[in-house]
Amino acid sequence: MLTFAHVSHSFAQQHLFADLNMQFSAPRIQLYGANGSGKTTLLLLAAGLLTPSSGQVLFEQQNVLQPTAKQQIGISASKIQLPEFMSAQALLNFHCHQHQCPVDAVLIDQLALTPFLHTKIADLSLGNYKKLSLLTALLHQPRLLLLDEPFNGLDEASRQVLLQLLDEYPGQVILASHEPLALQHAPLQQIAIEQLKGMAA
Ligand SMILES: Nc1ncnc2c1ncn2[C@@H]1O[C@H](COP(=O)(O)OP(=O)(O)OP(=O)(O)O)[C@@H](O)[C@H]1O
Repeated sequence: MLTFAHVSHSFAQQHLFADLNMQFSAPRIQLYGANGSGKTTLLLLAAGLLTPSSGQVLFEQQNVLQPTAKQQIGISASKIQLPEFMSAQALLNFHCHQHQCPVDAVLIDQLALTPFLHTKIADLSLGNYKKLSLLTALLHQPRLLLLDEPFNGLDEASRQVLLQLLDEYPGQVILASHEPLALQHAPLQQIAIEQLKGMAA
């Protein structure tokens, strides 16, 4: 379970979260809210990629800033850039070597990424870049999967592959998306980011 404990976060003069206390326990959560409301920031805090101005973010009682907690978390967000000098295949090989997981050729094929595996990341199209980013978030099957606008740029066939994957994913999934979503099997809890801000103590 992901827990925000007395989390405040500010950028320069902008106070985004103030003393946020929240337990994210549902297996599938969709965050929604206006542009600039703080969805990406919340996901980056949850992944331990941003340090809160104060308070703690915990996953399974461990501070997400700890490397052992980070190993259990995967994230895809456009703000997290992939190394552009590598090929898609080289990045996937590196990622799976690091996490000791198989490079899932079936999933890569379902996403129609196979013909682009030897393309340099800098030269990938927007949609194929998004697919690669998603693969680096989930191939190692982290217990917590954080996805920022995962459907942006995906064609309809890939969108269906991702929807099914999210439906069946064995861990917890928290995603930020502007579009209405429905999963077939897993109920999706929808949380307005403004509501979270209202829950600040
Ligand atoms: N590194 C940063 N430095 C300064 N301000 C930032 C930084 N990152 C985000 N912000 C600001 O924090 C606010 C929330 O940004 P965030 O990207 O979390 O919003 P969002 O809800 O994901 O927006 P969108 O729907 O447009 O993706 C915005 O006003 C943004 O300009």
